[in-house]
Amino acid sequence: MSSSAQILPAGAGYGVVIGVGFFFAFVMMGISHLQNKYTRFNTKTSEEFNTASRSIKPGLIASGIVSAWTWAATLLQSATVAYEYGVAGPFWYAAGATVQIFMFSILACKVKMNAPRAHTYLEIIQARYGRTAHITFLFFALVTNILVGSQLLLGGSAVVTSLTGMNVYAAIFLIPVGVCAYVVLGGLRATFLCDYSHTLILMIIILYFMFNAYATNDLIGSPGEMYELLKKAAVQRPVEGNIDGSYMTLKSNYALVFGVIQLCSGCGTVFLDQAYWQRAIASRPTTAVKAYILGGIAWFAIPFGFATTLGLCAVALTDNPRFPTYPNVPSSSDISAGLAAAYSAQALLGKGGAVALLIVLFMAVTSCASAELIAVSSLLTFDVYQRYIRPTASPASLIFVSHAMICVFGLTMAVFACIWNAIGIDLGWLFLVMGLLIGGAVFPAAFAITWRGQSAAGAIAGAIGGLIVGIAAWLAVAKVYFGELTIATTGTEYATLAGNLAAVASGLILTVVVSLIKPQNFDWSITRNINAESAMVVESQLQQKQMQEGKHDTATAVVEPSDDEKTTSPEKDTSSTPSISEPMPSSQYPSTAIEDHEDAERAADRLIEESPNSLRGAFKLACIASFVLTFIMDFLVPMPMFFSHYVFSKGFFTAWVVISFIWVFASTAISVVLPVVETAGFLKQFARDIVSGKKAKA
Ligand SMILES: NC(N)=O
Repeated sequence: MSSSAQILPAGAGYGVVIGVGFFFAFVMMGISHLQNKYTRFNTKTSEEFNTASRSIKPGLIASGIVSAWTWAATLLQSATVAYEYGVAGPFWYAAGATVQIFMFSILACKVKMNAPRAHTYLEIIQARYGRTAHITFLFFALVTNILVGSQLLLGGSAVVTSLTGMNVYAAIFLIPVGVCAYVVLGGLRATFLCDYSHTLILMIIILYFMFNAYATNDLIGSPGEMYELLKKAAVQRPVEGNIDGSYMTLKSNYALVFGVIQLCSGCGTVFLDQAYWQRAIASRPTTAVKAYILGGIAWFAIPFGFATTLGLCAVALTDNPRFPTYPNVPSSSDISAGLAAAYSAQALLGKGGAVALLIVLFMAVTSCASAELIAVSSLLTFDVYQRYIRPTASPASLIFVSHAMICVFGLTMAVFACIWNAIGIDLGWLFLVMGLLIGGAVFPAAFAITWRGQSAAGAIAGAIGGLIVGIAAWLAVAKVYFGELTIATTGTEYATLAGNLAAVASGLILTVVVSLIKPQNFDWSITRNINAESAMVVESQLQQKQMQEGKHDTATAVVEPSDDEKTTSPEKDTSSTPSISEPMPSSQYPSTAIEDHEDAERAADRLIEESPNSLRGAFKLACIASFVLTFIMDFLVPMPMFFSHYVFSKGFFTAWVVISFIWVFASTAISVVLPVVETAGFLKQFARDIVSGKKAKA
């Protein structure tokens, strides 16, 4: 690893990694204590720990989606492709990975319609296809989480090490420690709250870099000056595959190839990552779709705004004496390791820039790591421990295992990051290769909740066949084009493009063809029945509590399943029966207006769970919004500019930069302001309860 960017002492690295991590752990300890004491949501129940009682509002879900989807790579790899391909890089990074979030809104809605009480998507696979498919998809789910988790630590530690000289292995192992601590202490709801605060800091720092580069910095200071510097850079270092070698065009062949890889790989890392299913599960049924559409719109601004600033600054300032590698240009291995952003932060702002980058990166790594930790913990708890090891596990042991699995996965992702580091695999390589390893399972997993005709054989054939075909295409193209199989040749654009496309397409073709030979005609009431028994008991506990409070009428009428539901329910999935004895927290005081409102919302949600057709409107909205937005982002905007070979004028470039600012502000409004607005009533009541000492009963 080059040390040309080292500008801070190693102590700064340890300070951020340990100090900030533990600061959030203590904040979380405080929040969880107050939550358990003053609200009806108790982190000591596995339902609350793993699903946040399915009560989170759309702004906070959107913020959680933004933070889960903001990896170290979202900042580092987007800056890398900006450095390599110019403006087309950040555009394709953002456009290629936003549409999966839009598409996931369809799955989120279907989960609410077809499996409203599931904890994990693997419970749906198990209920629908049985054990072989469950184990197959468990494999793909864990591979996805290991790849994403280790890639976070690999990218994050590379930059921490490069800026501070901190030992890379110490960084890899220490980054997850504080995160594990706060996730263990707080569970999913607390993770949302920490994610929120991380997203707030992330947005502030991105805006700081943007205003500095485009408004105040003496080296650039305006879009016009950036334009001139990029023009000069195109003469000195023209971009291969771009029209006229320009950095200011969407006619960039390699950026387009990267965009397609990003599309394929993003499908895998969203659809197969329990973190996104978990956010759908934690949503209220009526708002899940809105949350995913808002989350996608908000997330786009992060790589787009960040890399249009720091990635392009790295190009513009490479020949400036303040650039860390001056008078040399950065090596391709430094760029592939994700150092373009570090170089330009340092050139623009010196030590202040390095510290800001260190913090923004740490926020991105830890907020995504927290989502990965709790997602994997849920899989290992419900889909491994409870399903295969102790089906009659008590609620206390489920919580204990959830906590232990968070630590196990924290260690696992660190070990894998060390392995990649030791064998010379960097962030850029892993980023391009991830998708082809998991792409085969994308459509089979999506069809599990959307297509009643997919058979178990079709799902398994698609997933495993896609893996085999994807790897074969990847290695074959690398060998044919370059004559040898090395880390360098297997990490090239064309080889990874072939692997990613082959994996996703063959997964789709195989699952459709095999399923059509003997379609399943699945009865969704089977998946609707997952965890139904435990949910009924929890509801009856709620009713008892409400009767004690003298407001029996609020929810009673809607929590009982209809007679129809009772008589037609096929095989009951009793996997979660033990959780029926989880204590239902209750208030020892008469309920407040906020609690009455929550009860009414809960009652309305139960009513919707019992009549999935009421979500048809939301489903239509999800389909229309995701297809229209995808068409606009990935075709209508870029393709005319690609095919017309348009090179940005100064005015157009200025407008492009202004749009990136507006989008970052809009994103801040969605992921930072909206969650506060929609929970303002609750927060006021919560503060009043704390001041007046009103508690919830244990
Ligand atoms: N989450 C991504 N692809 O940055």
